[in-house]
Amino acid sequence: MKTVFAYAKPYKIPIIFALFLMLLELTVELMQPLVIAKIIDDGILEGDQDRIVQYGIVLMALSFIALVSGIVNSYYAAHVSQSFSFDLRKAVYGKIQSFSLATFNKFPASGLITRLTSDVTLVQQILFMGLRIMLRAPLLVVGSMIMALVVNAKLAIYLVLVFPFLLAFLYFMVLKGVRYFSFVQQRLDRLNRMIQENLQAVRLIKAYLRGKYEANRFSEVADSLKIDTVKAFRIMETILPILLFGMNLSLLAVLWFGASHIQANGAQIGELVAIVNYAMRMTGAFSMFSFIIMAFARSKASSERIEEILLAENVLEKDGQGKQAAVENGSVVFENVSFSYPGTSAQVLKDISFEIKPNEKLAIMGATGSGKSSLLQLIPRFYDATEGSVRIHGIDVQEWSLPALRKSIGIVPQQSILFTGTISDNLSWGKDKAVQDELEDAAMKAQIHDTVEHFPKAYDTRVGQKGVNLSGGQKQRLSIARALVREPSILILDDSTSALDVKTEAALWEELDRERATMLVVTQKIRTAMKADRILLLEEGEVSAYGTHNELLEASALYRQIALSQQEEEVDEYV
Ligand SMILES: Nc1ncnc2c1ncn2[C@@H]1O[C@H](COP(=O)(O)OP(=O)(O)OP(=O)(O)O)[C@@H](O)[C@H]1O
Repeated sequence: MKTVFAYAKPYKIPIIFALFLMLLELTVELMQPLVIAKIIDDGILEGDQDRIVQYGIVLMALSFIALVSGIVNSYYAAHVSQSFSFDLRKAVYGKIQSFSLATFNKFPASGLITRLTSDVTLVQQILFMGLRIMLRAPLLVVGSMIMALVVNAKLAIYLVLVFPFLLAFLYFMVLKGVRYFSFVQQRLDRLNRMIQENLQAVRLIKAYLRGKYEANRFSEVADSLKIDTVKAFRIMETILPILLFGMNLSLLAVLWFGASHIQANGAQIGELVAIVNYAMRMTGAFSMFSFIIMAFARSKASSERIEEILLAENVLEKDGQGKQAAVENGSVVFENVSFSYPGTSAQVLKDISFEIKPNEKLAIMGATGSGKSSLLQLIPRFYDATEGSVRIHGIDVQEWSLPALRKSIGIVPQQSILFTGTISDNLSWGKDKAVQDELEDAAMKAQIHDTVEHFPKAYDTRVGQKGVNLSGGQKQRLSIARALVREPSILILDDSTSALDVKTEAALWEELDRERATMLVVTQKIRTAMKADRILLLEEGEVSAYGTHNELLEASALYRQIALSQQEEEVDEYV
Protein backbone atom coordinates (compact mmCIF):
# COMPACT_ATOMS: atom_id res chain seq x y z
CA MET A 1 0.00 0.00 0.00
CA LYS A 2 3.04 2.22 0.53
CA THR A 3 3.70 2.79 -3.16
CA VAL A 4 0.08 3.66 -3.85
CA PHE A 5 -0.37 6.01 -0.91
CA ALA A 6 2.87 7.81 -1.77
CA TYR A 7 0.63 9.61 -4.30
CA ALA A 8 -1.14 11.30 -1.39
CA LYS A 9 2.10 13.05 -0.35
CA PRO A 10 1.47 16.27 -2.32
CA TYR A 11 -1.69 16.72 -0.22
CA LYS A 12 0.11 16.51 3.11
CA ILE A 13 -1.12 19.87 4.39
CA PRO A 14 -4.85 19.39 3.61
CA ILE A 15 -4.54 15.85 5.03
CA ILE A 16 -3.06 17.16 8.27
CA PHE A 17 -5.78 19.81 8.44
CA ALA A 18 -8.53 17.24 7.81
CA LEU A 19 -7.06 14.96 10.49
CA PHE A 20 -6.86 17.87 12.92
CA LEU A 21 -10.55 18.65 12.33
CA MET A 22 -11.41 15.00 12.77
CA LEU A 23 -9.55 14.95 16.12
CA LEU A 24 -11.33 18.14 17.17
CA GLU A 25 -14.71 16.64 16.33
CA LEU A 26 -13.73 13.50 18.24
CA THR A 27 -12.52 15.38 21.32
CA VAL A 28 -15.70 17.38 21.43
CA GLU A 29 -17.76 14.24 21.08
CA LEU A 30 -15.87 12.61 23.96
CA MET A 31 -16.48 15.59 26.20
CA GLN A 32 -20.24 15.60 25.72
CA PRO A 33 -21.10 12.67 28.07
CA LEU A 34 -18.99 14.34 30.79
CA VAL A 35 -21.06 17.51 30.49
CA ILE A 36 -24.28 15.47 30.51
CA ALA A 37 -23.08 13.76 33.71
CA LYS A 38 -22.46 17.21 35.25
CA ILE A 39 -25.95 18.39 34.23
CA ILE A 40 -27.48 15.34 35.95
CA ASP A 41 -25.28 15.18 39.08
CA ASP A 42 -24.61 18.90 39.75
CA GLY A 43 -27.71 20.35 38.11
CA ILE A 44 -30.78 18.09 38.11
CA LEU A 45 -30.03 16.09 41.31
CA GLU A 46 -28.87 19.22 43.21
CA GLY A 47 -31.82 21.27 41.83
CA ASP A 48 -29.37 23.97 40.60
CA GLN A 49 -31.07 25.71 37.64
CA ASP A 50 -28.07 28.01 36.86
CA ARG A 51 -25.72 25.03 36.52
CA ILE A 52 -28.18 23.34 34.14
CA VAL A 53 -28.23 26.49 31.94
CA GLN A 54 -24.41 26.92 32.10
CA TYR A 55 -23.66 23.31 31.21
CA GLY A 56 -26.48 23.40 28.62
CA ILE A 57 -24.72 26.31 26.85
CA VAL A 58 -21.39 24.41 26.98
CA LEU A 59 -23.12 21.35 25.48
CA MET A 60 -24.61 23.47 22.69
CA ALA A 61 -21.23 25.08 21.93
CA LEU A 62 -19.56 21.66 21.78
CA SER A 63 -22.24 20.35 19.42
CA PHE A 64 -21.75 23.37 17.17
CA ILE A 65 -17.95 22.88 17.06
CA ALA A 66 -18.48 19.19 16.20
CA LEU A 67 -20.89 20.15 13.43
CA VAL A 68 -18.57 22.71 11.79
CA SER A 69 -15.48 20.49 12.08
CA GLY A 70 -17.43 17.59 10.57
CA ILE A 71 -18.55 19.61 7.55
CA VAL A 72 -15.12 21.16 6.85
CA ASN A 73 -13.44 17.79 7.37
CA SER A 74 -15.78 16.18 4.81
CA TYR A 75 -14.94 18.90 2.31
CA TYR A 76 -11.19 18.33 2.68
CA ALA A 77 -11.53 14.54 2.67
CA ALA A 78 -13.46 14.67 -0.62
CA HIS A 79 -11.02 17.13 -2.20
CA VAL A 80 -7.90 15.21 -1.17
CA SER A 81 -9.24 11.76 -2.09
CA GLN A 82 -10.45 12.91 -5.54
CA SER A 83 -7.16 14.67 -6.33
CA PHE A 84 -5.23 11.62 -5.12
CA SER A 85 -7.21 9.23 -7.32
CA PHE A 86 -6.76 11.54 -10.32
CA ASP A 87 -2.96 11.54 -9.82
CA LEU A 88 -2.85 7.82 -9.17
CA ARG A 89 -4.90 6.98 -12.26
CA LYS A 90 -2.66 9.23 -14.36
CA ALA A 91 0.46 7.55 -12.98
CA VAL A 92 -0.89 4.03 -13.60
CA TYR A 93 -1.93 5.00 -17.13
CA GLY A 94 1.49 6.57 -17.77
CA LYS A 95 3.19 3.42 -16.52
CA ILE A 96 1.06 1.23 -18.79
CA GLN A 97 1.97 3.46 -21.74
CA SER A 98 5.64 2.95 -20.94
CA PHE A 99 5.30 -0.84 -20.85
CA SER A 100 7.37 -2.85 -23.27
CA LEU A 101 5.29 -5.37 -25.22
CA ALA A 102 6.76 -8.16 -23.09
CA THR A 103 5.50 -6.48 -19.91
CA PHE A 104 2.21 -5.54 -21.57
CA ASN A 105 1.55 -9.16 -22.53
CA LYS A 106 1.76 -10.16 -18.86
CA PHE A 107 -1.43 -8.21 -18.08
CA PRO A 108 -4.62 -8.83 -20.03
CA ALA A 109 -6.12 -5.54 -21.29
CA SER A 110 -9.31 -6.16 -19.29
CA GLY A 111 -7.26 -6.47 -16.09
CA LEU A 112 -5.59 -3.17 -16.83
CA ILE A 113 -9.00 -1.54 -17.34
CA THR A 114 -10.29 -2.89 -14.01
CA ARG A 115 -7.18 -1.58 -12.27
CA LEU A 116 -7.53 1.86 -13.85
CA THR A 117 -11.22 2.11 -12.97
CA SER A 118 -12.63 0.03 -10.14
CA ASP A 119 -9.35 -0.57 -8.25
CA VAL A 120 -8.38 3.11 -8.23
CA THR A 121 -11.90 4.05 -7.08
CA LEU A 122 -11.74 1.58 -4.19
CA VAL A 123 -8.38 2.95 -3.06
CA GLN A 124 -9.75 6.48 -3.32
CA GLN A 125 -12.69 5.52 -1.12
CA ILE A 126 -10.39 4.20 1.57
CA LEU A 127 -8.47 7.47 1.65
CA PHE A 128 -11.75 9.36 1.99
CA MET A 129 -12.84 7.07 4.77
CA GLY A 130 -9.39 7.32 6.32
CA LEU A 131 -9.84 11.05 6.67
CA ARG A 132 -13.45 10.82 7.82
CA ILE A 133 -14.12 7.76 9.92
CA MET A 134 -11.35 5.21 9.62
CA LEU A 135 -9.18 6.71 12.36
CA ARG A 136 -12.09 8.30 14.10
CA ALA A 137 -13.79 4.99 14.83
CA PRO A 138 -10.86 3.31 16.63
CA LEU A 139 -9.95 6.58 18.35
CA LEU A 140 -13.55 6.96 19.48
CA VAL A 141 -13.46 3.43 20.90
CA VAL A 142 -10.16 3.98 22.74
CA GLY A 143 -11.09 7.53 23.80
CA SER A 144 -14.50 6.44 25.12
CA MET A 145 -12.86 3.63 27.05
CA ILE A 146 -10.31 5.98 28.66
CA MET A 147 -12.97 8.56 29.48
CA ALA A 148 -15.17 5.86 30.99
CA LEU A 149 -12.20 4.73 33.13
CA VAL A 150 -11.69 8.34 34.23
CA VAL A 151 -15.35 8.70 35.19
CA ASN A 152 -15.54 5.45 37.15
CA ALA A 153 -12.86 2.79 36.74
CA LYS A 154 -14.77 0.09 38.66
CA LEU A 155 -17.72 0.23 36.25
CA ALA A 156 -15.70 0.89 33.11
CA ILE A 157 -13.61 -2.26 33.64
CA TYR A 158 -16.44 -4.33 32.10
CA LEU A 159 -16.02 -2.41 28.86
CA VAL A 160 -12.25 -2.98 28.92
CA LEU A 161 -12.52 -6.75 29.45
CA VAL A 162 -14.30 -7.42 26.15
CA PHE A 163 -11.88 -5.26 24.14
CA PRO A 164 -8.98 -7.71 23.39
CA PHE A 165 -11.44 -10.36 22.14
CA LEU A 166 -13.08 -7.94 19.74
CA LEU A 167 -9.67 -6.72 18.52
CA ALA A 168 -8.45 -10.26 17.77
CA PHE A 169 -11.71 -11.00 15.97
CA LEU A 170 -11.37 -7.87 13.81
CA TYR A 171 -7.77 -8.71 12.87
CA PHE A 172 -8.83 -12.18 11.76
CA MET A 173 -11.65 -10.73 9.65
CA VAL A 174 -9.33 -8.26 7.90
CA LEU A 175 -7.07 -11.10 6.76
CA LYS A 176 -10.05 -13.08 5.52
CA GLY A 177 -11.57 -10.05 3.80
CA VAL A 178 -8.42 -9.16 1.83
CA ARG A 179 -8.28 -12.68 0.44
CA TYR A 180 -11.94 -12.81 -0.56
CA PHE A 181 -12.07 -9.36 -2.11
CA SER A 182 -8.98 -10.06 -4.15
CA PHE A 183 -10.93 -13.03 -5.66
CA VAL A 184 -13.79 -10.64 -6.39
CA GLN A 185 -11.51 -8.26 -8.31
CA GLN A 186 -10.07 -11.20 -10.28
CA ARG A 187 -13.58 -12.26 -11.22
CA LEU A 188 -14.29 -8.70 -12.29
CA ASP A 189 -11.20 -8.84 -14.54
CA ARG A 190 -12.54 -11.98 -16.15
CA LEU A 191 -15.94 -10.42 -16.70
CA ASN A 192 -14.36 -7.33 -18.28
CA ARG A 193 -12.21 -9.51 -20.52
CA MET A 194 -15.25 -11.35 -21.70
CA ILE A 195 -17.25 -8.18 -22.36
CA GLN A 196 -14.33 -6.71 -24.27
CA GLU A 197 -13.85 -9.79 -26.44
CA ASN A 198 -17.56 -10.06 -27.13
CA LEU A 199 -18.01 -6.46 -28.12
CA GLN A 200 -15.04 -6.68 -30.45
CA ALA A 201 -16.31 -9.86 -32.06
CA VAL A 202 -19.92 -8.77 -32.39
CA ARG A 203 -20.02 -9.30 -36.19
CA LEU A 204 -18.51 -12.75 -35.89
CA ILE A 205 -20.97 -13.70 -33.16
CA LYS A 206 -23.89 -12.64 -35.34
CA ALA A 207 -22.50 -14.37 -38.42
CA TYR A 208 -21.97 -17.66 -36.57
CA LEU A 209 -25.30 -17.35 -34.70
CA ARG A 210 -23.40 -17.67 -31.41
CA GLY A 211 -25.41 -15.01 -29.54
CA LYS A 212 -27.09 -17.51 -27.22
CA TYR A 213 -23.87 -19.45 -26.63
CA GLU A 214 -22.01 -16.25 -25.75
CA ALA A 215 -24.90 -15.09 -23.53
CA ASN A 216 -24.63 -18.38 -21.62
CA ARG A 217 -20.89 -17.99 -21.29
CA PHE A 218 -21.43 -14.47 -19.99
CA SER A 219 -23.98 -15.70 -17.45
CA GLU A 220 -21.48 -18.26 -16.17
CA VAL A 221 -18.76 -15.66 -15.66
CA ALA A 222 -21.19 -13.11 -14.19
CA ASP A 223 -22.51 -15.85 -11.91
CA SER A 224 -19.06 -16.69 -10.56
CA LEU A 225 -18.56 -12.97 -9.84
CA LYS A 226 -21.87 -12.91 -7.99
CA ILE A 227 -21.04 -16.05 -5.99
CA ASP A 228 -17.64 -14.75 -4.89
CA THR A 229 -19.01 -11.27 -4.12
CA VAL A 230 -21.84 -12.71 -2.03
CA LYS A 231 -19.33 -14.95 -0.23
CA ALA A 232 -17.09 -11.99 0.57
CA PHE A 233 -19.96 -9.79 1.75
CA ARG A 234 -21.51 -12.61 3.75
CA ILE A 235 -18.29 -13.00 5.73
CA MET A 236 -18.01 -9.27 6.23
CA GLU A 237 -21.60 -9.01 7.36
CA THR A 238 -20.99 -11.32 10.30
CA ILE A 239 -18.69 -8.68 11.79
CA LEU A 240 -21.33 -6.24 12.96
CA PRO A 241 -23.66 -8.64 14.83
CA ILE A 242 -20.69 -10.25 16.61
CA LEU A 243 -19.27 -6.85 17.62
CA LEU A 244 -22.65 -5.65 18.83
CA PHE A 245 -23.21 -8.86 20.79
CA GLY A 246 -19.87 -8.40 22.60
CA MET A 247 -20.56 -4.74 23.33
CA ASN A 248 -24.11 -5.40 24.51
CA LEU A 249 -22.86 -8.07 26.91
CA SER A 250 -20.39 -5.65 28.45
CA LEU A 251 -23.04 -2.91 28.58
CA LEU A 252 -25.34 -5.28 30.41
CA ALA A 253 -22.55 -5.97 32.90
CA VAL A 254 -22.02 -2.23 33.40
CA LEU A 255 -25.74 -1.69 34.11
CA TRP A 256 -26.02 -4.76 36.36
CA PHE A 257 -23.00 -3.95 38.50
CA GLY A 258 -23.64 -0.22 38.21
CA ALA A 259 -27.07 -0.57 39.80
CA SER A 260 -25.65 -2.54 42.75
CA HIS A 261 -22.77 0.00 43.11
CA ILE A 262 -25.28 2.84 43.37
CA GLN A 263 -27.29 0.96 46.01
CA ALA A 264 -24.25 -0.25 47.99
CA ASN A 265 -21.73 2.64 47.70
CA GLY A 266 -23.87 5.54 46.70
CA ALA A 267 -22.13 5.95 43.35
CA GLN A 268 -23.39 8.85 41.25
CA ILE A 269 -26.23 8.19 38.74
CA GLY A 270 -24.64 10.78 36.40
CA GLU A 271 -21.45 8.69 36.31
CA LEU A 272 -23.44 5.59 35.36
CA VAL A 273 -25.27 7.56 32.64
CA ALA A 274 -21.90 8.87 31.32
CA ILE A 275 -20.40 5.37 31.20
CA VAL A 276 -23.49 4.00 29.45
CA ASN A 277 -23.20 6.95 27.04
CA TYR A 278 -19.53 6.10 26.36
CA ALA A 279 -20.44 2.45 25.90
CA MET A 280 -23.10 3.45 23.37
CA ARG A 281 -20.55 5.56 21.48
CA MET A 282 -18.14 2.63 21.49
CA THR A 283 -20.90 0.42 20.10
CA GLY A 284 -21.61 3.01 17.41
CA ALA A 285 -17.93 3.20 16.51
CA PHE A 286 -17.71 -0.59 16.43
CA SER A 287 -20.65 -0.73 14.06
CA MET A 288 -18.63 1.49 11.73
CA PHE A 289 -15.86 -1.08 11.95
CA SER A 290 -17.59 -3.68 9.79
CA PHE A 291 -17.97 -1.05 7.14
CA ILE A 292 -14.35 0.08 7.50
CA ILE A 293 -12.95 -3.44 7.46
CA MET A 294 -14.87 -4.28 4.34
CA ALA A 295 -13.57 -1.15 2.62
CA PHE A 296 -10.06 -1.74 3.94
CA ALA A 297 -10.02 -5.35 2.75
CA ARG A 298 -11.27 -4.37 -0.70
CA SER A 299 -8.90 -1.47 -1.09
CA LYS A 300 -5.91 -3.44 0.18
CA ALA A 301 -6.56 -6.06 -2.50
CA SER A 302 -6.98 -3.26 -5.05
CA SER A 303 -3.88 -1.36 -3.98
CA GLU A 304 -1.83 -4.54 -4.32
CA ARG A 305 -3.12 -4.92 -7.87
CA ILE A 306 -2.26 -1.29 -8.67
CA GLU A 307 1.19 -1.71 -7.16
CA GLU A 308 1.79 -4.65 -9.46
CA ILE A 309 1.53 -2.17 -12.35
CA LEU A 310 3.48 0.64 -10.72
CA LEU A 311 6.33 -1.66 -9.75
CA ALA A 312 6.37 -3.75 -12.94
CA GLU A 313 9.83 -3.79 -14.39
CA ASN A 314 10.23 -2.63 -17.96
CA VAL A 315 13.34 -4.54 -18.89
CA LEU A 316 13.32 -3.67 -22.57
CA GLU A 317 12.43 -0.03 -22.31
CA LYS A 318 15.67 0.80 -20.56
CA ASP A 319 16.52 3.38 -23.07
CA GLY A 320 19.96 3.14 -24.64
CA GLN A 321 21.09 6.65 -23.83
CA GLY A 322 22.94 6.58 -27.13
CA LYS A 323 22.24 8.27 -30.40
CA GLN A 324 19.65 11.02 -30.30
CA ALA A 325 19.53 12.10 -33.94
CA ALA A 326 16.87 10.67 -36.22
CA VAL A 327 17.79 7.72 -38.42
CA GLU A 328 18.63 9.14 -41.81
CA ASN A 329 17.91 6.85 -44.71
CA GLY A 330 18.73 4.04 -42.37
CA SER A 331 20.30 0.85 -43.51
CA VAL A 332 18.90 -2.21 -41.75
CA VAL A 333 21.16 -5.11 -40.87
CA PHE A 334 20.20 -8.35 -39.14
CA GLU A 335 23.23 -10.35 -38.07
CA ASN A 336 22.70 -13.90 -36.83
CA VAL A 337 19.48 -12.90 -35.13
CA SER A 338 17.54 -15.47 -33.12
CA PHE A 339 14.45 -14.66 -31.12
CA SER A 340 12.06 -16.27 -28.64
CA TYR A 341 9.10 -14.42 -27.13
CA PRO A 342 9.71 -13.61 -23.45
CA GLY A 343 8.61 -16.43 -21.21
CA THR A 344 8.66 -19.00 -24.02
CA SER A 345 11.39 -21.37 -25.07
CA ALA A 346 10.50 -21.92 -28.75
CA GLN A 347 12.71 -19.98 -31.15
CA VAL A 348 10.48 -18.19 -33.66
CA LEU A 349 13.49 -16.73 -35.52
CA LYS A 350 16.68 -18.71 -36.04
CA ASP A 351 19.99 -17.24 -37.13
CA ILE A 352 18.60 -14.62 -39.50
CA SER A 353 21.07 -12.46 -41.44
CA PHE A 354 20.42 -9.92 -44.20
CA GLU A 355 21.23 -6.34 -45.10
CA ILE A 356 19.14 -3.59 -46.68
CA LYS A 357 20.97 -0.53 -47.92
CA PRO A 358 19.48 2.95 -47.47
CA ASN A 359 16.37 3.47 -49.64
CA GLU A 360 16.25 -0.16 -50.72
CA LYS A 361 13.18 -2.36 -50.46
CA LEU A 362 13.08 -5.79 -48.90
CA ALA A 363 10.08 -8.02 -49.45
CA ILE A 364 9.53 -10.64 -46.77
CA MET A 365 7.59 -13.73 -47.73
CA GLY A 366 6.79 -16.99 -46.00
CA ALA A 367 3.96 -19.17 -44.84
CA THR A 368 1.70 -18.07 -42.03
CA GLY A 369 3.50 -18.39 -38.70
CA SER A 370 6.94 -18.41 -40.32
CA GLY A 371 8.04 -15.39 -38.26
CA LYS A 372 7.54 -12.42 -40.60
CA SER A 373 5.78 -10.13 -38.09
CA SER A 374 8.13 -11.24 -35.32
CA LEU A 375 11.12 -10.19 -37.41
CA LEU A 376 9.65 -6.73 -38.05
CA GLN A 377 8.96 -6.17 -34.33
CA LEU A 378 12.68 -6.26 -33.58
CA ILE A 379 13.36 -3.08 -35.62
CA PRO A 380 11.43 -0.57 -33.44
CA ARG A 381 12.45 -2.68 -30.40
CA PHE A 382 9.01 -3.93 -29.46
CA TYR A 383 11.12 -6.87 -28.40
CA ASP A 384 14.86 -7.41 -28.25
CA ALA A 385 16.61 -10.18 -30.18
CA THR A 386 17.65 -13.06 -27.92
CA GLU A 387 20.84 -13.58 -29.93
CA GLY A 388 22.67 -11.62 -32.60
CA SER A 389 22.24 -7.97 -33.43
CA VAL A 390 19.84 -5.70 -35.28
CA ARG A 391 21.57 -2.58 -36.59
CA ILE A 392 20.00 0.57 -37.95
CA HIS A 393 22.34 2.90 -39.78
CA GLY A 394 25.22 0.86 -38.48
CA ILE A 395 24.26 1.17 -34.82
CA ASP A 396 22.73 -1.59 -32.69
CA VAL A 397 19.07 -0.75 -31.94
CA GLN A 398 19.76 -1.25 -28.23
CA GLU A 399 22.16 1.68 -28.31
CA TRP A 400 19.65 4.07 -29.85
CA SER A 401 17.53 6.34 -27.73
CA LEU A 402 14.07 4.77 -28.09
CA PRO A 403 12.19 7.96 -29.03
CA ALA A 404 14.81 8.82 -31.69
CA LEU A 405 14.65 5.31 -33.10
CA ARG A 406 10.85 5.11 -33.20
CA LYS A 407 10.40 8.64 -34.51
CA SER A 408 12.06 7.69 -37.74
CA ILE A 409 10.10 4.49 -38.32
CA GLY A 410 6.68 4.33 -39.95
CA ILE A 411 4.76 1.15 -39.23
CA VAL A 412 1.62 -0.07 -40.91
CA PRO A 413 0.44 -3.09 -38.93
CA GLN A 414 -1.28 -6.15 -40.29
CA GLN A 415 -4.59 -5.08 -38.79
CA SER A 416 -5.46 -1.45 -39.51
CA ILE A 417 -6.10 0.42 -36.31
CA LEU A 418 -7.89 3.75 -36.45
CA PHE A 419 -9.05 5.93 -33.56
CA THR A 420 -12.34 7.66 -32.94
CA GLY A 421 -12.03 11.17 -34.40
CA THR A 422 -11.88 12.75 -37.84
CA ILE A 423 -9.82 11.45 -40.75
CA SER A 424 -7.50 14.44 -40.26
CA ASP A 425 -7.07 13.53 -36.58
CA ASN A 426 -6.13 10.01 -37.56
CA LEU A 427 -3.61 11.09 -40.17
CA SER A 428 -1.98 13.77 -38.05
CA TRP A 429 -1.60 11.16 -35.30
CA GLY A 430 1.48 10.09 -37.30
CA LYS A 431 3.19 13.45 -36.83
CA ASP A 432 2.61 16.25 -34.34
CA LYS A 433 1.63 19.56 -35.89
CA ALA A 434 1.34 18.19 -39.42
CA VAL A 435 -0.39 20.78 -41.65
CA GLN A 436 -3.34 19.93 -43.89
CA ASP A 437 -1.17 19.96 -47.03
CA GLU A 438 1.09 17.30 -45.55
CA LEU A 439 -1.93 15.15 -44.68
CA GLU A 440 -3.37 15.46 -48.17
CA ASP A 441 0.00 14.78 -49.77
CA ALA A 442 0.36 11.55 -47.75
CA ALA A 443 -3.24 10.59 -48.54
CA MET A 444 -2.58 11.08 -52.27
CA LYS A 445 0.46 8.82 -52.13
CA ALA A 446 -1.57 6.21 -50.23
CA GLN A 447 -4.30 6.39 -52.92
CA ILE A 448 -7.00 7.47 -50.47
CA HIS A 449 -7.22 11.21 -51.17
CA ASP A 450 -9.90 10.94 -53.89
CA THR A 451 -12.02 8.65 -51.75
CA VAL A 452 -11.81 11.03 -48.79
CA GLU A 453 -12.67 14.01 -50.99
CA HIS A 454 -15.85 12.23 -52.00
CA PHE A 455 -17.03 11.93 -48.41
CA PRO A 456 -19.51 14.77 -47.61
CA LYS A 457 -17.22 16.14 -44.91
CA ALA A 458 -13.97 15.12 -46.63
CA TYR A 459 -11.08 15.17 -44.12
CA ASP A 460 -13.48 16.18 -41.33
CA THR A 461 -15.43 12.93 -41.71
CA ARG A 462 -15.62 11.24 -38.34
CA VAL A 463 -14.18 7.74 -38.13
CA GLY A 464 -16.30 5.52 -35.88
CA GLN A 465 -14.75 3.37 -33.17
CA LYS A 466 -11.97 1.32 -34.83
CA GLY A 467 -13.03 2.70 -38.22
CA VAL A 468 -16.34 0.79 -38.39
CA ASN A 469 -17.69 3.14 -41.07
CA LEU A 470 -14.82 2.44 -43.47
CA SER A 471 -14.05 -0.52 -45.73
CA GLY A 472 -11.04 -2.76 -45.08
CA GLY A 473 -9.16 -1.30 -48.05
CA GLN A 474 -9.94 2.28 -46.98
CA LYS A 475 -8.66 1.56 -43.50
CA GLN A 476 -5.47 0.04 -44.90
CA ARG A 477 -4.80 3.05 -47.11
CA LEU A 478 -5.47 5.49 -44.24
CA SER A 479 -3.00 3.52 -42.09
CA ILE A 480 -0.42 3.77 -44.86
CA ALA A 481 -1.07 7.53 -45.22
CA ARG A 482 -0.64 7.94 -41.47
CA ALA A 483 2.77 6.26 -41.67
CA LEU A 484 3.77 8.40 -44.67
CA VAL A 485 2.85 11.66 -42.89
CA ARG A 486 5.68 10.81 -40.56
CA GLU A 487 8.18 10.97 -43.46
CA PRO A 488 9.91 7.92 -42.04
CA SER A 489 13.42 6.86 -42.96
CA ILE A 490 12.30 3.27 -42.48
CA LEU A 491 8.83 2.19 -43.57
CA ILE A 492 7.47 -1.14 -42.40
CA LEU A 493 4.41 -2.57 -44.14
CA ASP A 494 3.19 -5.79 -42.55
CA ASP A 495 0.96 -7.31 -45.19
CA SER A 496 -0.85 -3.99 -45.31
CA THR A 497 -2.04 -3.97 -48.90
CA SER A 498 -3.92 -7.27 -48.84
CA ALA A 499 -7.33 -5.59 -49.21
CA LEU A 500 -6.36 -3.41 -52.18
CA ASP A 501 -7.38 -4.15 -55.74
CA VAL A 502 -4.65 -4.73 -58.32
CA LYS A 503 -4.90 -1.26 -59.93
CA THR A 504 -4.84 0.68 -56.63
CA GLU A 505 -1.97 -1.43 -55.34
CA ALA A 506 0.07 -0.80 -58.50
CA ALA A 507 -0.51 2.96 -58.18
CA LEU A 508 0.47 2.82 -54.50
CA TRP A 509 3.73 1.01 -55.27
CA GLU A 510 4.56 3.57 -57.94
CA GLU A 511 4.27 6.28 -55.28
CA LEU A 512 6.20 4.29 -52.69
CA ASP A 513 8.99 3.80 -55.24
CA ARG A 514 9.52 7.53 -55.22
CA GLU A 515 9.73 7.72 -51.39
CA ARG A 516 13.13 8.25 -49.83
CA ALA A 517 12.80 5.47 -47.30
CA THR A 518 14.16 2.04 -46.61
CA MET A 519 11.23 -0.35 -46.80
CA LEU A 520 10.44 -3.74 -45.37
CA VAL A 521 7.31 -5.15 -46.89
CA VAL A 522 5.64 -8.36 -45.80
CA THR A 523 3.63 -9.73 -48.68
CA GLN A 524 2.12 -12.92 -49.97
CA LYS A 525 2.08 -11.68 -53.56
CA ILE A 526 4.92 -12.38 -56.00
CA ARG A 527 3.68 -9.36 -57.97
CA THR A 528 4.56 -7.11 -55.01
CA ALA A 529 7.75 -8.97 -54.11
CA MET A 530 9.10 -8.52 -57.63
CA LYS A 531 9.14 -4.75 -57.08
CA ALA A 532 11.56 -5.07 -54.16
CA ASP A 533 15.34 -4.98 -54.46
CA ARG A 534 15.61 -8.25 -52.62
CA ILE A 535 13.32 -10.92 -51.23
CA LEU A 536 13.69 -12.78 -47.95
CA LEU A 537 11.82 -16.06 -47.89
CA LEU A 538 11.22 -17.42 -44.40
CA GLU A 539 10.40 -20.99 -43.51
CA GLU A 540 9.65 -21.89 -39.87
CA GLY A 541 11.71 -18.96 -38.59
CA GLU A 542 14.72 -19.65 -40.80
CA VAL A 543 15.93 -17.99 -43.99
CA SER A 544 14.93 -20.34 -46.77
CA ALA A 545 16.11 -18.06 -49.59
CA TYR A 546 17.44 -14.53 -49.96
CA GLY A 547 18.12 -12.56 -53.17
CA THR A 548 16.46 -10.87 -56.13
CA HIS A 549 13.36 -12.23 -57.82
CA ASN A 550 15.42 -13.80 -60.61
CA GLU A 551 17.97 -15.25 -58.19
CA LEU A 552 15.20 -16.83 -56.13
CA LEU A 553 13.45 -18.21 -59.20
CA GLU A 554 16.66 -20.05 -59.94
CA ALA A 555 17.77 -21.00 -56.46
CA SER A 556 14.58 -21.70 -54.49
CA ALA A 557 12.16 -24.48 -55.31
CA LEU A 558 9.72 -23.09 -52.74
CA TYR A 559 9.79 -19.63 -54.35
CA ARG A 560 9.30 -21.14 -57.83
CA GLN A 561 6.34 -23.07 -56.50
CA ILE A 562 4.74 -19.92 -55.00
CA ALA A 563 5.38 -17.99 -58.23
CA LEU A 564 3.88 -20.74 -60.33
CA SER A 565 0.77 -21.11 -58.19
CA GLN A 566 0.15 -17.35 -58.32
CA GLN A 567 0.63 -17.25 -62.05
CA GLU A 568 -1.99 -19.99 -62.41
CA GLU A 569 -4.33 -18.10 -60.09
CA GLU A 570 -3.96 -14.95 -62.14
CA VAL A 571 -4.60 -16.84 -65.36
CA ASP A 572 -7.66 -18.45 -63.72
CA GLU A 573 -8.96 -14.99 -62.82
CA TYR A 574 -9.20 -14.05 -66.47
CA VAL A 575 -10.47 -17.34 -67.87
N1 LIG B 1 3.22 -12.71 -28.47
C1 LIG B 1 3.63 -13.93 -28.78
N2 LIG B 1 4.02 -14.77 -27.82
C2 LIG B 1 4.46 -16.02 -28.12
N3 LIG B 1 4.52 -16.53 -29.37
C3 LIG B 1 4.12 -15.74 -30.38
C4 LIG B 1 3.65 -14.41 -30.14
N4 LIG B 1 3.33 -13.87 -31.33
C5 LIG B 1 3.59 -14.81 -32.27
N5 LIG B 1 4.07 -15.92 -31.70
C6 LIG B 1 4.50 -17.15 -32.40
O1 LIG B 1 5.58 -16.81 -33.25
C7 LIG B 1 5.52 -17.53 -34.45
C8 LIG B 1 5.66 -16.56 -35.62
O2 LIG B 1 4.55 -15.69 -35.62
P1 LIG B 1 4.49 -14.43 -36.58
O3 LIG B 1 3.30 -13.65 -36.21
O4 LIG B 1 5.79 -13.75 -36.59
O5 LIG B 1 4.25 -15.15 -37.98
P2 LIG B 1 3.90 -14.52 -39.37
O6 LIG B 1 4.82 -15.13 -40.33
O7 LIG B 1 3.89 -13.05 -39.30
O8 LIG B 1 2.43 -15.09 -39.57
P3 LIG B 1 1.19 -14.45 -40.37
O9 LIG B 1 1.54 -14.43 -41.81
O10 LIG B 1 0.10 -15.42 -40.07
O11 LIG B 1 0.98 -13.11 -39.79
C9 LIG B 1 4.20 -18.28 -34.46
O12 LIG B 1 4.49 -19.63 -34.20
C10 LIG B 1 3.42 -17.68 -33.33
O13 LIG B 1 2.66 -18.66 -32.67
